[in-house]
Amino acid sequence: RSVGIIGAPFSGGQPKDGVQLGPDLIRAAGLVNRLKEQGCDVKDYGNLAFESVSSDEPVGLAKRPRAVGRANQQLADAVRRIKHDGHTCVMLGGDHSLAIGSIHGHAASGSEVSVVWVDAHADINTPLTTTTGNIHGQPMSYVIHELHNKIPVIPNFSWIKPCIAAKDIVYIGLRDVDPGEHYILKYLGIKTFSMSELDRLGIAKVMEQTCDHIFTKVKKPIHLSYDIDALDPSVAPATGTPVVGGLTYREGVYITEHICQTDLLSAVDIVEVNPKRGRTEDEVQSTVNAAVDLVLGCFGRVREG
Ligand SMILES: CN[C@](CCCC[B-](O)(O)O)(CCN1CCCCC1)C(=O)O
Ligand SMILES: [Mn+2]
Ligand SMILES: [Mn+2]
Ligand SMILES: [Mn+2]
Repeated sequence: RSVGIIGAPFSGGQPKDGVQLGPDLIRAAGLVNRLKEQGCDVKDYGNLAFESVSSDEPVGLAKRPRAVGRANQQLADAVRRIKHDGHTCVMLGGDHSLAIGSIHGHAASGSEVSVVWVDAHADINTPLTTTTGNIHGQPMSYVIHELHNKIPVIPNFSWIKPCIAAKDIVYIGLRDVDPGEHYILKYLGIKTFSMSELDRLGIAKVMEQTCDHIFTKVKKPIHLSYDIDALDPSVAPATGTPVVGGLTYREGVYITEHICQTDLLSAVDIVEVNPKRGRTEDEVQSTVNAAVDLVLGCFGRVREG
């Protein structure tokens, strides 16, 4: 497997400082060497440099739109290049607004892609349904074809062309969904596995049904967008929006092992690791180590050795 890593030290999609430190913390935990040890070719493209945006007044309830739009345009270009170079792309965040650029750049590189979104949250608010204005709770609304006419004009967002069909999305781990988001998920008939379904079916059945759903017709490349807050806060506490009742470490890793064996993984995001949200060094390390292990699971690490 050939892996291209891009760091996106960006926090503008949400208000809590520290998430921009994620990329270098995950690298410092040894991600590159661990991937090489398990037989991957790895090219590290380094970190994007995001110039600061002076005045960035909200547009409606979308906060820091100019910074978010610009950062994602840079990321989209980088991901497109990494895909063009023939790698599976690993985007290290940074907050989840970065999925806009990551998915856009991935889809620009060729065929339509399917999206597996692993998260406590749906991140599908539009600028009109969001109650916080934080764009890390909205990324999916900008890239889904069926929501295009629901998105107002936002500065530095005009480059974004919707590129994902609702039928090609599966959510896993949902447990904190806003009313507006719930309506959108139902209205678009998007496939979701909340933590209730996870408890009812078990992770193996959830992954079977996830693959059945995205492979219904043609087998599209998979974009796995993994928010570390999908994991239970006992495993990954150092994150901006923790929610109790999350995935165990084992369930979290199982998801990546299952996606890996489809041989269709084409891009993966690991986002929302925020060291400043850990109360102890152990909490930070537990979160960072989980992020590393999730990436290793995507690229062939299996627990039987
Ligand atoms: C559920 N939606 C939230 C959280 C988004 C989390 C983004 B992610 O990247 O971590 O997944 C929260 C909205 N609630 C905040 C508290 C009061 C009720 C609404 C939002 O801000 O839109
Ligand atoms: Mn989340
Ligand atoms: Mn998220
Ligand atoms: Mn978050």
